[in-house]
Parts: sequence; structure tokens; C-alpha cells
Amino acid sequence: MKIAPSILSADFADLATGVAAVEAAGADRLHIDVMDGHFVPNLTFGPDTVRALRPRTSLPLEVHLMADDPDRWIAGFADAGTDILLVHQEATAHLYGTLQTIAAHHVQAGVVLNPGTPLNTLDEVLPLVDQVLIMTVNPGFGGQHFLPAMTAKVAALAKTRTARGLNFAIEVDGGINDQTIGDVTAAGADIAVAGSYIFGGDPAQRLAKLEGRA
Ligand SMILES: O=C(CO)[C@@H](O)[C@H](O)COP(=O)(O)O
Ligand SMILES: [Co+2]
Repeated sequence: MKIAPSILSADFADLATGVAAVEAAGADRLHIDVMDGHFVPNLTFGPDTVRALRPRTSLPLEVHLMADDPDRWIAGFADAGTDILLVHQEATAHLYGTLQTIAAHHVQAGVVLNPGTPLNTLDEVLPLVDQVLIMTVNPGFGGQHFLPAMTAKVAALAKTRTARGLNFAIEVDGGINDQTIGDVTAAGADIAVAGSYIFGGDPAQRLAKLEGRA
């Protein structure tokens, strides 16, 4: 299991220190939650945050774009140094085209599903994506409780991946801690995002504990 610390729970006034701590602790990538105040009721980072972090770490930068009309932002995040760009199925009327545009910018493309959105809405785009992110909370805020019903969704997606001979990575996001990571690992998730759990204590100890339970 790869672990992607979410900087949503880091100290916004000292992001570089938080990033250095999780990198030293062996994180696999950095998860950057971009919120536009429309798609979700919160405001966070923009492309300039990615641009500022890029020279501060060698970790891959993964942007979780919680924004309406994501096409507006693709070029900006690509140019800023994003390695993986994840867009919500619910945020665009033209998902197939949006994913093609991300790939055309030489950025890995991923799609995200809210808890209430069925897996079959991705049937046509699965061959296009490098990654599928299953939200295990409603998006917008860190520190929420994991939704246990999402474990079956992860398992169903893993089954579909095998049946169709595809090789996208499966990621989970929301409420991941030492109590919840075991179930999603068993269900077939490859990458777990964790924010409040990692930054709510000593990041190195918390990361090691997650890896031990995964
Ligand atoms: O995308 C989101 C929230 O919308 C997440 O990436 C959170 O940042 C995860 O936080 P925790 O649930 O791990 O505290
Ligand atoms: Co996220």
C-alpha cells in the first residue's frame, strides 16, 4: 500500500516543514486538495501552491481537484509541476474529453467518485485513466469519519479492473487511519490518502503505523 499524505491537515503557514517531514518519513507521494468554494464548500490551494512546493520535494505531486469545470485548470496545474491530476466525475459534463486533455498535457490522469456516485458511471473512461480515487468521506473537509459502505465499492472496482484486464491504480481518500486502512487494503486499494491522521501526531510514527496495518 502506498501512502499519500494530504497537506490539507498540515500547517498552512509552514507547508514546507510538513512536506519535509512526510518525505523523510517515507511517504510515496503528496496529496494536494484543491477546493474552489463551489463544487465543495471550502477554499484551499491553486496552481501557485503546486509551483511553490515543486522545488521543495522530490515526491510526486498529486492534485485532487474539487472544482467545477475542471478543464479551466488543467493547463495551469500541468505547468506548475503536477504529476497526477484527479478530477471528479460529478464536476464535468465532458469527462472523457477532460481526461484526454489531461493526458495531452503529459500529466497522469485520474478520476474521482463521490460516495453517492455509482461505479458504472466510469464504465466508458476506465481505459483512459491511470488512477481511480474512491472518496471514503464526502469531499470538502479533513477529519471526517470513514464511510464503511465504501469498502464494497473498492472491492467491486478491483473486480472490474481484473475482469477487464486494466491496470489503473485504486486510491481511497477520507477517514483513513490505523483502524480503517486494513479493510481498504484487503478490498484492493493500492494507495491511501491520509491527512488528519498523519499530521495529527508525529508524521513518521503515524506513517509507520499505517504501513504496519495496511
Ligand atoms: O479530499 C479530501 C477531503 O475532501 C481529503 O484528501 C482529506 O484531506 C482527507 O483528510 P482526512 O480524512 O485523512 O483527515
Ligand atoms: Co483529497
